[in-house]
Amino acid sequence: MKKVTVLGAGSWGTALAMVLTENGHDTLIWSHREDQANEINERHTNEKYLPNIQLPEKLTATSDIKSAVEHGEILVFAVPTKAIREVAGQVMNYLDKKVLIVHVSKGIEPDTLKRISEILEETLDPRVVEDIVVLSGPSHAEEVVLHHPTTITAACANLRSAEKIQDLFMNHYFRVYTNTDVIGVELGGALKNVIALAAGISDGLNYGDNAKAALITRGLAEIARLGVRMGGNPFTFAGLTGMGDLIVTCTSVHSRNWKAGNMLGKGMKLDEVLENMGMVVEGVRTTKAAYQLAQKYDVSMPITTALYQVLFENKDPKDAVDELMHRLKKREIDYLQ
Ligand SMILES: NC(=O)C1=CN([C@@H]2O[C@H](COP(=O)(O)OP(=O)(O)OC[C@H]3O[C@@H](n4cnc5c(N)ncnc54)[C@H](OP(=O)(O)O)[C@@H]3O)[C@@H](O)[C@H]2O)C=CC1
Ligand SMILES: O=C(CO)COP(=O)(O)O
Repeated sequence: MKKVTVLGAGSWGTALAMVLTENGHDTLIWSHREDQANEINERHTNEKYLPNIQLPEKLTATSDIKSAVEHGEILVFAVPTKAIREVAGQVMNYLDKKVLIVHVSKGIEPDTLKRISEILEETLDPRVVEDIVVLSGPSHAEEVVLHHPTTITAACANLRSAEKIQDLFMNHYFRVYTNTDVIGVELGGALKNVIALAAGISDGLNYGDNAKAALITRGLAEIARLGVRMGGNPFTFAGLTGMGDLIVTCTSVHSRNWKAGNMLGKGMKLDEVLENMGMVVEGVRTTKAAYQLAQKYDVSMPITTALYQVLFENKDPKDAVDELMHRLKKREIDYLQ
């Protein structure tokens, strides 16, 4: 039995805290909102993020960051990418023992172009960090809390640390693989959200299944092209955190990125869409970061570029698709040559 703290009580943090509690670990979840911590402690629910789900009574919550940090020998960061730096800074104020860090967020910071583990490395003192492990893969919270079979990957350059996290989370409905390719795993998890937004737009325009298959396949080509240039292992992009997560996010009714794209395709404006969602849509900020990375590494990312123009330059989605279809003739397998 381990003492684990989950930082962030949105849909994913709460679902993972449930998995950990069910696995017999002494789990504390931290919410930055006191009313939400009270709801979890008193009613054993988190209605905003996981409606109609009864949480285990043994799962406790706090809104006090100091007690949260003191509790855990393992700290799981489960806040959106834009909050990682701030929450890591708060954690650092109280961290006086060595802990194993896990993060489950899928994004890249615009402008700094840092991956989550890089932000954590920058913010947390290495003297109190045993290792940083990323947990990522095709895993919608809504299905995990129903115990539907789910597979996911724990990645760390130090395989032993990835294996510790594999042991921590693994159970009969939650199967965890290991990988040592942190760059590939983090990039796959972040960049699939960009393509899922595009797939949602395509569905919103009623372009059908051929178009969506094209976006998934050519989306993976451009994710892998950038990812390999940045040091990821090409095989990682064909695995759970690449192809696997791309499929689930482009096709699942649960995906917030797909849903947001769908509303954009139906003609809603970005501000309106984000207001409607009430949950994080990581792909919007990641599109900006991916567009900047494509320029920095001089990698062709036509779908990402088209989406960037739709989101940030007011391009009509139909015109963006039209331009994608009128690009110069290409070979299919350019990125492997
Ligand atoms: N949902 C899923 O199925 C999966 C999500 N992920 C990833 O997990 C990460 C978290 O996503 P998810 O749980 O779904 O997001 P949600 O939108 O469901 O919840 C986000 C949570 O983070 C809290 N939060 C926001 N800003 C801060 C802050 N500055 N300090 C403290 N807490 C903050 C929110 O609080 P408030 O309510 O006050 O806004 C909310 O509790 C994302 O990167 C996502 O891509 C990965 C796999 C699956
Ligand atoms: O990463 C996820 C599933 O693996 C969740 O995707 P969304 O953020 O689009 O809901």
